[in-house]
Amino acid sequence: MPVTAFDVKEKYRYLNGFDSYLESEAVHGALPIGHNSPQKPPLGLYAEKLSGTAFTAPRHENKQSWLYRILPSCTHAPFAPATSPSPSLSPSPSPSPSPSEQHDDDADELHYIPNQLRWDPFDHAPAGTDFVAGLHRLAAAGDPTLKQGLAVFVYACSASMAPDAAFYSADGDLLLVPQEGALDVRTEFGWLLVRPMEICVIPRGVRFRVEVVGGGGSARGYALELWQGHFALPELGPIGSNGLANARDFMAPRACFDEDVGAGRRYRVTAKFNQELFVTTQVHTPFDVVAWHGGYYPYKYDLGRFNTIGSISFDHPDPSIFTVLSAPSDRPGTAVADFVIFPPRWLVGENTFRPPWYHRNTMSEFMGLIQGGYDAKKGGKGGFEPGGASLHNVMSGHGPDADSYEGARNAELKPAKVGGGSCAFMFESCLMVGVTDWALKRCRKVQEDYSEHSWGELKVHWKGTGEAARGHLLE
Ligand SMILES: O=C(O)Cc1cc(O)ccc1O
Ligand SMILES: [Fe+2]
Repeated sequence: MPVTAFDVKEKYRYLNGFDSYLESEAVHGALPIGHNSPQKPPLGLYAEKLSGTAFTAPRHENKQSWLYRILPSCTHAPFAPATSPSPSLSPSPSPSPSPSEQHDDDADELHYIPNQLRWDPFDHAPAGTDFVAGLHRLAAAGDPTLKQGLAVFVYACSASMAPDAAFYSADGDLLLVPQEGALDVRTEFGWLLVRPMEICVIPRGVRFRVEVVGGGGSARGYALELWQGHFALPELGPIGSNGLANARDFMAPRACFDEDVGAGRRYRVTAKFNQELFVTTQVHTPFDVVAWHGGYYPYKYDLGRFNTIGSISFDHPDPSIFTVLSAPSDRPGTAVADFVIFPPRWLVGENTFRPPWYHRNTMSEFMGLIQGGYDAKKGGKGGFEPGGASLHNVMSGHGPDADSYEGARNAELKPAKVGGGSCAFMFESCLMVGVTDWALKRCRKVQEDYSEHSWGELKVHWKGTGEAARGHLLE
């Protein structure tokens, strides 16, 4: 077993800040001083740069990190498609495909349909399913080879990735939204413990391994893979200098390394590359980074720290007010992906229909529910349930279901706290998303009667233009 040169008490102490320039060393003196690439880096380490933007990207967008590690990441056998039983040039210690290599939905054709879609909670994973095997693509837009677009996944896993396994995505940054079960994410930069009501972002290229902790050894959640750019905090405009997600509440791991080199090709690294999985093996642990510095690193955020802001007079504001992270497109104010949450909050709007209004949006809206209920939709069996999802694609009309509408229309408008213990979220994108076969059929979770069930019973309140209505207009 690898030796972990790390004080366990230190494991969950994080560095704080969003889009900061950070540094961390697990061994004093491992970071070169005033140099990135000295002739002989300290302690016999190799220096390796990891780029998250072009070298020449403007300073305010530039994201790079320097890793000081025992061996650089190029020291591995050639990659082979993950379905191949023995991807390495030399014999693999586990010739049968690992659970991480049994994907089938990444290559699924995408279906573009204007219907509103909702899914019952997705199944928990069968025994022995690790994070990579348990990742299912639901929807996507764009093309990772052009670094444009995004993909939406759900995951369900019942087992930690093997101690000798690691995964990375060359396709994009992964935003993970756990819904059940905590994930202990071992990254090259250190550890991140990510529980339900927390999120994390693992940038493109960063190797990681997911351990399932708590939740009875089972975990379920949602993921967004951002093929273009990186997440930023939204502009605050007139809100001012604080509010929504505050930069200091983002947490980055501290350097922590394993030491294991030369005992045969025992480490398996799975790469997601153009939506296919490839595997290689190597003699050394990929988690051998003793120190790092830079602006390109994984991070986590506790959604409970979100400073929710809303109307204190009248009318329901646009949900942009709830944006945690935003990945901009080239058009100002237009996101490839916004990550938006609907946390518990006070509603005080006067003479206001307080739940979301009916609308058609040029953006696509994928929603999930981490816990509790959502104020515009009934919960319970056949409703919008934790672990389920909905998709309202570009210009697909939606809004509160009939019961929620009537309830809100007739509600006494005293201050009310909505969503106690609840949290829904939305991945909102300027792109029209296609839906996979797995999402439409194989997962068997689509609620066939979603639209009818939600809006079929909406009453006509129109008073008409007859005597009664004229009377009403004159009232
Ligand atoms: O469709 C939804 O439920 C999400 C949503 C919430 C809201 O408050 C306003 C607009 C919107 O799309
Ligand atoms: Fe919406």
